[in-house]
Amino acid sequence: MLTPAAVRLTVHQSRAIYRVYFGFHQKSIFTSAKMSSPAKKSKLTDDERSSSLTPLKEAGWSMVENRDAIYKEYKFKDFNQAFGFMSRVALKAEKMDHHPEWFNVYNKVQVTLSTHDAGGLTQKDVTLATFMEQVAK
Ligand SMILES: C[C@H](O)[C@H](O)[C@H]1CNC2=NC(N)=NC(=O)C2=N1
Repeated sequence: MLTPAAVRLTVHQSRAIYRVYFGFHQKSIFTSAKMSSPAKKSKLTDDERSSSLTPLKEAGWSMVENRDAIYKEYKFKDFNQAFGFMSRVALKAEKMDHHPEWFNVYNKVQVTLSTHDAGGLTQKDVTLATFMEQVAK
């Protein structure tokens, strides 16, 4: 039989375990944004540009004039589809701590991607653009 002290200890322990578990759970939901490796902050090399940007260009992305950035205009059936796309991308952008420059009117979303901290295109832009392509499918 548990003594009152043992009961108190058990309750205390289970609360502590709950707190630890819940804390862990929260972290795993809101994937840490500020854990990017330094490599992701460096601009894409010429080799990376030919391998990573080529498929994106085939999917409708283009280089922005006079700026190291990529651009695409997405067109959806209606505002609901466009805003659904933006919502899903916004969650990803928060997780990545990497945010698009974008403009929406009704069913149209114009997107520009560049890494401000690096002053140009990095792997993060490729990752976000590739995610957008999957979401817009
Ligand atoms: C402080 C914060 O981590 C930075 O400002 C992040 C936020 N989102 C960002 N988004 C983009 N596109 N480029 C960045 O350099 C960038 N930096």
